[in-house]
Order: sequence, then C-alpha cells, then structure tokens
Amino acid sequence: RCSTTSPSPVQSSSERPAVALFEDFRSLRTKKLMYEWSRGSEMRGHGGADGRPAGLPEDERQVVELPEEPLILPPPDVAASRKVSPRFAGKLSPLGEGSKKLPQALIIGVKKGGTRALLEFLRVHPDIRAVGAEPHFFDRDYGNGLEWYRDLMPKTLEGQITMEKTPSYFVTREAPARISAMSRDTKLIVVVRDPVTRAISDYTQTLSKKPDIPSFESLTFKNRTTGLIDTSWSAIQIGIYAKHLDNWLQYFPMDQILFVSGERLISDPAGELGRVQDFLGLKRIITDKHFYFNQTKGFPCLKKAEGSSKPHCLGKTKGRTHPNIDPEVVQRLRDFYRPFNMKFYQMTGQFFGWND
Ligand SMILES: Nc1ncnc2c1ncn2[C@@H]1O[C@H](COP(=O)(O)OS(=O)(=O)O)[C@@H](OP(=O)(O)O)[C@H]1O
Repeated sequence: RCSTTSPSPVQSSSERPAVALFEDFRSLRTKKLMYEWSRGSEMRGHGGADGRPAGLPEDERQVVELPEEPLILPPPDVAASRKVSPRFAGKLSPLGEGSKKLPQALIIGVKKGGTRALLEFLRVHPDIRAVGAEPHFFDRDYGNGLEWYRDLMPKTLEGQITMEKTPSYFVTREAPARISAMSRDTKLIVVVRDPVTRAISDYTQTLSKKPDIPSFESLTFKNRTTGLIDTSWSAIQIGIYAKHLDNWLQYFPMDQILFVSGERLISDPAGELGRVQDFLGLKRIITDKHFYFNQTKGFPCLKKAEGSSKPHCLGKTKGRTHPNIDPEVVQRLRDFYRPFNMKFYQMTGQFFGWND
C-alpha cells in the first residue's frame, strides 16, 4: 500500500498505554534525573562546539552514520537466485524471475546494535530478499525518489519480503513520516543494545578510522569537573532510545515495531530470529540448527550463509575489541541512561536488563 500523500500521524503517543506507564514512571523519584526534550525538537547537531574538546572531527558533532565496510558475500541477486522459496520450487526458473518491490520491512536501527548480524541471519530465510549495502534512502537520498529506491531492491517472487537495513533511520527526524508516506504498513525492526556498550562500540568504530580523535572519556563530558554529559555527541545521543522512539510513535503504532535485543542476538540468535520471523508473518525456518558458536570469533556464526554451503561469520569490523574506558565514566554513563532506559522499557513493554 503505497501513497504519495503526506502521512498523518497515528494516534498521539499521549493517548497510548505505554505513555500512561511513563506517566507513572514520571512520578518516581528518578524523575529528577530525566533529561527533558520537547516533541519536535531538532535531534541533530546540538550546537557542536560548546565545551567540547578541541580536535573533534566535524562529523562527530552530529548524528552521523559512518558507512560500514561491505560484507563479502555473493551479490544478492545471484545468491538468492540459487535458492527459491520451497513454495515456488519447480514453478519458476531461477534467474531473472520476479520484480523489484519497495521494502515491506526495514531494520531501522540502532547503529552498532547488531543490525548486520540480524540482516545476514534473516537472509537465510527463503522468503526474505534483502539489499546487502545500506541504502540510506530515508535519511540521505530521499530526494532521489521512490523509483530510484525501488531500483536498488533485489527482485522478489510473490510472497517474498523485500528488506533493507540502514541503522541511522532510527535517529533521523524525518524518517518516520517518509517511511509512512511510502507505506503505513511497513514493518519496522529495531535492534537495541545497552546504550553504554553501544556508545563505546560507536567510538571504537570512529577510532579505527580516525586514530587521532580525543579519548572517549573527554568526549563524554561537556565539563568533566561538573560531570555534565555531552548529549550533542552522537555516540551518546543515539542511545537515548526513548526519545527517538517517541518520534516514531507519532507515525507508527507500537505493534508495527519489533525490538530485538542485541545482547540476545548474540547469546540466543535462534530465539531472537524466531521472534522476528513471527513478526514478519513467516514460517520459523531459521532455527538453532543454522548457527554455531565460533570460539575464535567469539560470536555465533552461520553454518551456511545465504547462497553458499560454507560457514560464515561476520567480518572483522563486527565484534571488535573495545578500548578500556575509565570505570567511573562508565558508571556516570550508566546513571545518565538509567531513566531513559526505564522509560524505554515501559514504552516497549520489554525489559532489556541494561542497568544492573
Ligand atoms: N554474530 C555476530 N557476529 C559479530 N558481531 C555481532 C554478532 N551479533 C551481534 N554482533 C554485534 O554487532 C555489532 C555491530 O552492530 P551493527 O552491525 O549494527 O553495526 S553498524 O551500525 O552496522 O556499523 C558488533 O559490535 P562490536 O562488538 O562493538 O564490534 C557486535 O557486537
């Protein structure tokens, strides 16, 4: 169901039960710790340089997505053409069948949450076809139009779901309205991870590309003496999940958004994939038997990647060693995120166990 008209926001989040829970939450003593934001406030680029350590690259002052390294896998069309959904087996020739469709489901975030792992695992499913690279259509290239976007998609057969992942969508103010304008029925998946570990992972990625950036500790604070956290730093801001989610709830009902635990995606990939397949209305084809734990990598890997008979782990940019961060700074960040995490648990009705 595509529309070209402007989407109207769905029921205001102030009418939602989740927010009623939040109201209860507001009465808690932790209320004082809440970082206030106003609906409609700009999420990007909170001013930039004020109080920030010198030498910070410009792109780190905003919510920016650093392009990730492409995964070395067969091109999606070739790979998928070897595998046709059992439903279509015998009915269709393998090459060139189907047509390009706009995605019916998107992995919208979060950056460093485990989005690549989720997409690679989902691609094993014969009823899912996905773009390998991040299209960044709804944040960077929206001006190119929906036909341009559709053309990036792999061909699908009837009954197959087209997907893509671009983790920066979750923190892009305009993304919910734009996605809703494409189709109000789009299913949204968000992989969330402990915001403190996520921030360190984000920093680790930047550090690997720009070894001269200031320390994580100095970037964390506006003023180290007062302990004021710099929420304009994208590594910090992205982890305020409740704030970003509030923006999505202006356009999509909660039951159209699935939250995947980044931690459980590592400890129990088949369990999380079961939930995702249910959400997408697909048969539970991806199960325990598709995974093995690779001791060297320290992560679950696929016994067989899509379009291949060989075991497959994610690339070396996934599962990097993080630098040691001053435990006091980590604790300060845990304290900072606690009320936001609580609000997020209440909004989603899910407990992610991030605060000890
Ligand atoms: N199976 C498996 N293999 C390797 N890595 C895994 C896996 N499952 C989840 N993860 C975690 O995914 C983290 C990277 O997240 P993303 O893919 O969302 O990053 S990105 O935003 O696309 O750059 C990555 O973060 P770092 O550990 O900080 O590198 C991993 O912890």
